[in-house]
Amino acid sequence: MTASPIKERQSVERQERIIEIRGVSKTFRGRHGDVHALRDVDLDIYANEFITVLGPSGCGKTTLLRLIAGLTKPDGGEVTLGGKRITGPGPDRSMVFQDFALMPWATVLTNVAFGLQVRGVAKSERQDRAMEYVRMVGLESFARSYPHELSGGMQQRVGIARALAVDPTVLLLDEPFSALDEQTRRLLQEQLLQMWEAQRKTVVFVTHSIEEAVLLGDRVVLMSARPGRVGRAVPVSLSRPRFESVDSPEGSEEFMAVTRDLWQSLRAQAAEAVETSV
Ligand SMILES: Nc1ncnc2c1ncn2[C@@H]1O[C@H](COP(=O)(O)OP(=O)(O)OP(=O)(O)O)[C@@H](O)[C@H]1O
Repeated sequence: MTASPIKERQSVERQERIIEIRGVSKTFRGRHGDVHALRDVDLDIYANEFITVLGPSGCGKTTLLRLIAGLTKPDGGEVTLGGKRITGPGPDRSMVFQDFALMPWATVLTNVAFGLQVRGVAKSERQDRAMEYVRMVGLESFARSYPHELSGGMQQRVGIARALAVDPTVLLLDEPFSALDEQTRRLLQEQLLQMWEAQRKTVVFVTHSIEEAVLLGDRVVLMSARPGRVGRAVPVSLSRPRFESVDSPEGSEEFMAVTRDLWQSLRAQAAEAVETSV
């Protein structure tokens, strides 16, 4: 049997490392002492892959994402993108936040156009481009609405459109759907995967949910409890596109085997955390 074109393409693309995280450590100095958020983290992320990052609360997932975004600097080690050390934010990366982080005083269109404005794109061009992405996330008729007039799911679609409008190489998402109800979350998971299939950005997606990590990712990166380290990177070989049939991927043996495997690793860590805290 021959491999599907998508799988073949993935195996070729996976050869090209785009982000290299080498020996990264990060400690926050607080009033109540130091918090060792990350220690000696090593991770390679490949061009065009969709990785999900999973781990117990406080293990440094957001910190890892912020290091890639250039919003935080490591104390030790380095993070490179395309071979160049990341020293700050750049147009090649954009981020989607759990709490949407929209400008409340600006319309949907202005919010989506924001990154283009920062990059100096002329008004008419940025409005056209922003509208393209507003349309892509199905919010054309809300282009002139304000964030408070939208549901949480719609606001997060604005957050995703804003991040994609600048055409980043890498899309970073920090628990983007965790504030949403189950059905909205599922629809946005499907939409995000459809957009990813079409655009093939490199995606780093942080989540608390084992199911979400497996449903979306090519690999699930499992982080261990504080100080956070990358424990395992578990490949998910569920075929893509994942939501093309009404049969949900959750029913497949692969899905169940990977979620069981991940839960066993997480459960051991959670038990360890409880033991060390008593
Ligand atoms: N700016 C900061 N100042 C002080 N401590 C911080 C700061 N940012 C993060 N921390 C601490 O570093 C640790 C890792 O935080 P981080 O938010 O990266 O974890 P996380 O895995 O994303 O957590 P969660 O799953 O709960 O969102 C936590 O103990 C957190 O309190």
